[in-house]
Amino acid sequence: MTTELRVLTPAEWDTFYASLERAFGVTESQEERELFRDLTEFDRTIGVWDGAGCVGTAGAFSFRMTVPGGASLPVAAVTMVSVAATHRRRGVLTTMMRRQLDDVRARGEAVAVLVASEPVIYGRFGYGVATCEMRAEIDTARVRLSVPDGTDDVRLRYAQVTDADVHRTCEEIYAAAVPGRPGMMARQPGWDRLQVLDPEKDREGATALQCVLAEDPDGTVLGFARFRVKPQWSAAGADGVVVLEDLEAVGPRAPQAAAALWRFLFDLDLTSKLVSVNRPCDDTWLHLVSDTRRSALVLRDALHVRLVDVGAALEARTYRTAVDVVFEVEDAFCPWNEGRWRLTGDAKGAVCERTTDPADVALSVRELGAAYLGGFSLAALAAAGRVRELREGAVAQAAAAFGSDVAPWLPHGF
Ligand SMILES: CC(=O)SCCNC(=O)CCNC(=O)[C@H](O)C(C)(C)COP(=O)(O)OP(=O)(O)OC[C@H]1O[C@@H](n2cnc3c(N)ncnc32)[C@H](O)[C@@H]1OP(=O)(O)O
Repeated sequence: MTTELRVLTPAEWDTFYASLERAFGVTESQEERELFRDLTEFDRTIGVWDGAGCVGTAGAFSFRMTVPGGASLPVAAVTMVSVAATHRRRGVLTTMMRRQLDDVRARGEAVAVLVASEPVIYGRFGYGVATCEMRAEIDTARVRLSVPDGTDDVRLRYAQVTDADVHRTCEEIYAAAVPGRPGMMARQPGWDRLQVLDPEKDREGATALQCVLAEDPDGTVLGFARFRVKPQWSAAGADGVVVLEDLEAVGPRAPQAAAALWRFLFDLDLTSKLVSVNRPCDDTWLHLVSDTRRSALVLRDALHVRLVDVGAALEARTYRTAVDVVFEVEDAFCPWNEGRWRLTGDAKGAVCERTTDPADVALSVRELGAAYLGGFSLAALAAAGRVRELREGAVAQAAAAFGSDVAPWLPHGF
């Protein structure tokens, strides 16, 4: 097999994307193809070619991700990875990952992130599962909500998803939410279109996207929900499903706005179930309902994080409590990270430098990635044998410092 890996040109995009679609077994709508062509950053998209045939695809988007403490860190958001079934298991993916991580390092991005089609694929390249998404199917016919004081003062109104003012307002709410939660990505130009792309083929019998705004009596928008309704009827009557796509509320009245939106979604006429496929693990509704057992909760891996430059990545976030720990890092795929790093820091800032001092904690870069956003505890990883404590108390100190009061979460794929 003679293959050539090269940076993609615009003229090659159609062949590249057709190869990606085939590997995923999907046919995208015209709208989706156009959007992804517009969003493609050609200088960081690679194809592997066997003659005229595209047999490998991979790309990255230049995003900014919130890290614990609220800073916004440039990250490489890895995407569009595929290898043709005719060429799989011969190292094509490994070659692309090698090239991509070298490029990310050369660009000075300290972290790469991705959402995996299959979680098993990326650990070998140093990615650790750093966030979960929570799925729920809430039996709204039986589960009751109790809302906080002031919820009745929140006014709800239907708005057109496609109206430019409404769209801008929702984007402003989203942007205001981003710094408050690790893992959220500031929307880059064009990415807002993905949120309201509403191809018929993905509706599965449900309505087009609908939007409801939550407002103060003076008209200040506090939050929004975007959702669909899937009508269903059984012999006993209406049995419709509300499918939630997006819900955000910000500011001091966020609890009331969110509660008003949830109450609205729970109470929609002719429905008896609310389905949400991707919500944060600490979502507000969990604390408002009478019964989470009837909510069919499922946790799934979401954002996988790879520290490409361990020192710069650990310095880019802050720490919940004071920390002074020497990590012995193992990183076979990116050996420039290997060895000892002393991390000192607190809630104001951090320094992470090379050291020859004895190590306190030994772990692979994958575990550091898993703990990076505060979603998975170094103590839990140590209990599982994935992290080794070399100085008594060091894991507890590091685990407390790495934690996040807000569960990290990625609201949308890429
Ligand atoms: C961020 C994203 O875009 S996620 C999307 C990933 N793409 C897909 O899922 C589309 C369908 N699948 C594919 O295109 C391919 O099977 C890929 C990209 C997952 C793998 O490509 P390949 O070229 O076959 O991978 P490669 O040969 O480099 O494999 C490297 C190692 O990973 C293992 N591996 C790769 N994919 C898988 C998998 N899906 N399950 C289990 N092991 C896997 C290989 O067995 C190999 O192990 P080894 O080193 O011990 O022999």
